[in-house]
Amino acid sequence: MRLDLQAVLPERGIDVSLEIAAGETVALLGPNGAGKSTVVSLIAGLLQPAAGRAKLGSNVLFDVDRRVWLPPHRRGTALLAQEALLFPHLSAEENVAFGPRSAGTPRRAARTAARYWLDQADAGGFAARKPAELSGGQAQRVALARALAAEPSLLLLDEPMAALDVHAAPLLRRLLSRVLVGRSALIVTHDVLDALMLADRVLVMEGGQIVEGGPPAQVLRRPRSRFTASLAGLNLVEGIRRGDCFSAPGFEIECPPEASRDQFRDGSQWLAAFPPSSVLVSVVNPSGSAGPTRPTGQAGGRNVLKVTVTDLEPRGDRIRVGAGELAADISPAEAADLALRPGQEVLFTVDALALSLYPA
Ligand SMILES: Nc1ncnc2c1ncn2[C@@H]1O[C@H](COP(=O)(O)OP(=O)(O)OP(=O)(O)O)[C@@H](O)[C@H]1O
Repeated sequence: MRLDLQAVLPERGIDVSLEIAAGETVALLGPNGAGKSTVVSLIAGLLQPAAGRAKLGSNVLFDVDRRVWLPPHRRGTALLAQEALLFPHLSAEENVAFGPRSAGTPRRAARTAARYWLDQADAGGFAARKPAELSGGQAQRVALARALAAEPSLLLLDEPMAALDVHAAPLLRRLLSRVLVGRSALIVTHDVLDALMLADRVLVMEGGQIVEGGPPAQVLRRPRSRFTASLAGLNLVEGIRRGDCFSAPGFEIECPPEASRDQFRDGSQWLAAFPPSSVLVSVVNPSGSAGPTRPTGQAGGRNVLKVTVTDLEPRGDRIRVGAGELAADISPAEAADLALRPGQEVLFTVDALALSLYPA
């Protein structure tokens, strides 16, 4: 069902407004402390806002002005958190049947429902086991079955994969990609893969507010915040667009041809995003000219930025050269040729063809 939420909670710095369409899965991303879990708690009824209102379908979850407040069990939401939090003395099946039983479903029907949802969550095989006899991934599948058995109008998932190991997490992600189809759901995650695999739309939260949103591919291709750019693995530079030229402090770029199709006003704020792999690194010679390690190839214009190396770290088979908020990925051989070290001044040359330029 459709969710409309507007909530203010000053003690946590939250002032948020969001909606989820019926059948839509939305991923909520953001740095630590941005307020993602607080939003989940406000929807689930675990926290009360100071102001605002929320509606799920025709059900008013809260309306501070009208003093309406629905307790968690009457909201039509179900929450899957990091930890499965199953009742330790009940079997997997009894854990899943607990919700329907509490809602007044007769014992036999609740058991049938539990079996059905355990099967849906690929957990039918361990219906009789107690939580202590389940692995983390198995317990989380039982917890998912328990959440689904409540037949929620909105499923809330707060970092459901975070506590799982590298083998269990992809299994649960694959299961969720099947289960979430056509369901209204909000998933809090730090993993860009969750946004790509599970979400119809992404919302990015920073400092208690939604700062950007849209289809996952669009948000990741054209990030608007440094947080989203780092998730997408892109450098992000903010600057000014004038004619066919984009300029940022210490940096001038000739716009790629497709950028001229965009609407712009001279002097308007634009963003440039480019992958670290598209950056050539060269040392500054004593004369001030650069000695590139590779031919600059098709790079148009000057597109050269003078930066100071802040750190070097291995990234797969490349070396990530960090320069403040920018990064370049080069081969170990190139890094050795350049004898790079932190504190050194180098030139980053950006391939204009790898550049994505868009209005801020
Ligand atoms: N139990 C609490 N009591 C008081 N303040 C809290 C509590 N939990 C979180 N906060 C504060 O509320 C703000 C939002 O925190 P929240 O946990 O919602 O962020 P988050 O985006 O979910 O972060 P993370 O990614 O680290 O889980 C932060 O400033 C945090 O310090």
